[in-house]
Amino acid sequence: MTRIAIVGVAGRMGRTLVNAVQQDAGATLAGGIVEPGSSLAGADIGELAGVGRLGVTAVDSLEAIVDDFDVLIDFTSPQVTLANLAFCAKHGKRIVIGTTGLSDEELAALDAYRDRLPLVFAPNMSVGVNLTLKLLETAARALGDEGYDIEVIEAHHRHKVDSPSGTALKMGEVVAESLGRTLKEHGVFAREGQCGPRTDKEIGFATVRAGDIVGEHTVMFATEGERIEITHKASSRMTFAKGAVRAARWVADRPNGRYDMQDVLGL
Ligand SMILES: NC(=O)C1=CN([C@@H]2O[C@H](COP(=O)(O)OP(=O)(O)OC[C@H]3O[C@@H](n4cnc5c(N)ncnc54)[C@H](OP(=O)(O)O)[C@@H]3O)[C@@H](O)[C@H]2O)C=CC1
Ligand SMILES: O=C(O)C1=N[C@H](C(=O)O)C[C@H](O)C1
Repeated sequence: MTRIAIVGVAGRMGRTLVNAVQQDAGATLAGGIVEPGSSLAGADIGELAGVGRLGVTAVDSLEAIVDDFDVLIDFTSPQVTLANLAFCAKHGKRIVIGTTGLSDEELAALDAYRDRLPLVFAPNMSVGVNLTLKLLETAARALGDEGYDIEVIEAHHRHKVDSPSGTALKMGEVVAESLGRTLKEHGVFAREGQCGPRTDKEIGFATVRAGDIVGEHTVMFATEGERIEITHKASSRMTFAKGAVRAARWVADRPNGRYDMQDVLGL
């Protein structure tokens, strides 16, 4: 039985994760962490998640439950995630990270932990998106050098703070790598005013933020006369949460290393 603690337990993903852990026979809910000083400390995390009383109380520091859990699941923000990573490395824990929007420096800091603990880090934990990444590799190899323009379009709810989404960036990276390009050189993240026609090799990104959209991603390969679109639409956060719980159970008996959902799913 994998003992899981959830940091950011009162957030959109945190609440969904409580539900997902409850539904998984191989996992048990060992704790939930809210922001330091939060008025929600002391609340029952089942009640926070809307699934009824579970007898597990939210705490506002990891120290308070250090002996209670094996794997931490973290869907919060970059700075909070890096602090939790340091805590897990120090205390011999494992961690599953879904947080997106890390800067290059933050990504390098995260990567430096690869030899210090077992960690899973992925911008999207759904099976569907991870399969889509494989489809994109194939499509890019077949089409990318044949005069097809590549654009990534994503849409999310009005509360999302990072843009483009971590998933959109990952999709762009997969396509770019398949074609021997880099997003540093070929990614185009804004077009406004007299910006001129697109260049052949650029990979464009467009972002929509509106209402309660859970998460939608399309990669378009367009040329004269036809257009291919590979789309994934999430209609419930449960798809991410179930993937994260699967990752937590998987990483529970792995050696130190940085893994992603492709590793977890064996894709
Ligand atoms: N990889 C994937 O599959 C997915 C990744 N994500 C990513 O997960 C992240 C979170 O998304 P979402 O759940 O929508 O965001 P929310 O803002 O709803 O949740 C984040 C939670 O973290 C809490 N928090 C902030 N600081 C701390 C702290 N120091 N200790 C404990 N908790 C803290 C926040 O509390 P407060 O509100 O009080 O500040 C909030 O409840 C984003 O980066 C998002 O892009 C989202 C979905 C899927
Ligand atoms: O913030 C979200 O909600 C999501 N974020 C992830 C991302 O940035 O890719 C994954 C998912 O699309 C939902």
